[in-house]
Amino acid sequence: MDASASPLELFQAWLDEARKACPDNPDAIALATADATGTPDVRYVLLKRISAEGLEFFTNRASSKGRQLEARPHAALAAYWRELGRQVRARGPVDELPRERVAEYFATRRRPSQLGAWASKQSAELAAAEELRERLAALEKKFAGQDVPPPEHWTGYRMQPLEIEFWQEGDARLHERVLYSRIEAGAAWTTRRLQP
Ligand SMILES: Cc1cc2nc3c(=O)[nH]c(=O)nc-3n(C[C@H](O)[C@H](O)[C@H](O)COP(=O)(O)O)c2cc1C
Ligand SMILES: Cc1ncc(COP(=O)(O)O)c(C=O)c1O
Repeated sequence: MDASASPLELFQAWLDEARKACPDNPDAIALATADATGTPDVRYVLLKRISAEGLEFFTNRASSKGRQLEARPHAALAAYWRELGRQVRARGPVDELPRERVAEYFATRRRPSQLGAWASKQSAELAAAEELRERLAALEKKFAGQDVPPPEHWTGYRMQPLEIEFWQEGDARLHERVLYSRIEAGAAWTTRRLQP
C-alpha cells in the first residue's frame, strides 16, 4: 500500500480501481450517524465526490439521517470492495453543501430520480403505494417541458474526515492497515500502521 499519498487522493485512487474491478455499486458507502440520544444508525448512500474539501453525498434533509446530522453533525462511513479485498473507513464532522453545489449535482441526475426526489418524503410513513405513484404522475405533469429543480428538502453533505483508515486484505488474516489522522480539517495528516 502506498501510504505516502494524501489519504483523500488515496481514497480516490482506490475508488477509481474499484469502479473498474467491482460491478456492484463501487461507490456505495455505509454511512453511520447518531440520533440526539446517541443511538447509532447506519444505511448505505452513494459517495458522489471526493475532493480536498471532503466526501460528498446527497439525500433528503428531513429524512432520519438528515435529522440525525442536524442534531449531531458527525458521521462515520465505510466502503468495502470484495473483489479487491479492500476497506476504507472515515470519521469526521459533516456540514451541508452550498446550494449551488446541490443544484449542480441535482442537474446531472436522471429525470426520474429528480422527480422521485420531489415525490418522496424520505423516511416518513407511506400509507399506500398508490400515494407515491399519484404524486409522481402529478409531478410529471407539473414539470412537463421544463427542467426539474432540486426540491428545497433535497440536499448534500460533506464529511471532512479527521481519520481515514485503509485496509488491504492479507494472508492468515494478517491484513495491512494504515490510519491517517489530523487534528482538524486543513491540518497536516499523521500516519500510523495498525495491527490487523
Ligand atoms: C446501494 C445504495 C445506495 C443508496 N444511496 C442513497 C443515497 O445516495 N442517498 C439517499 O438518500 N439514499 C440512498 N439509499 C437509500 C438509503 O440506504 C436509505 O434507505 C434512505 O436514505 C433512508 O435512510 P434514513 O431513513 O436513515 O434517512 C441507498 C441505498 C442503497 C442500498
Ligand atoms: C433515495 C436515493 N437517493 C439518492 C441515491 C443515489 O444518488 P443518485 O440517484 O443521484 O445516483 C439513491 C441510490 O440508490 C437513492 O436510493
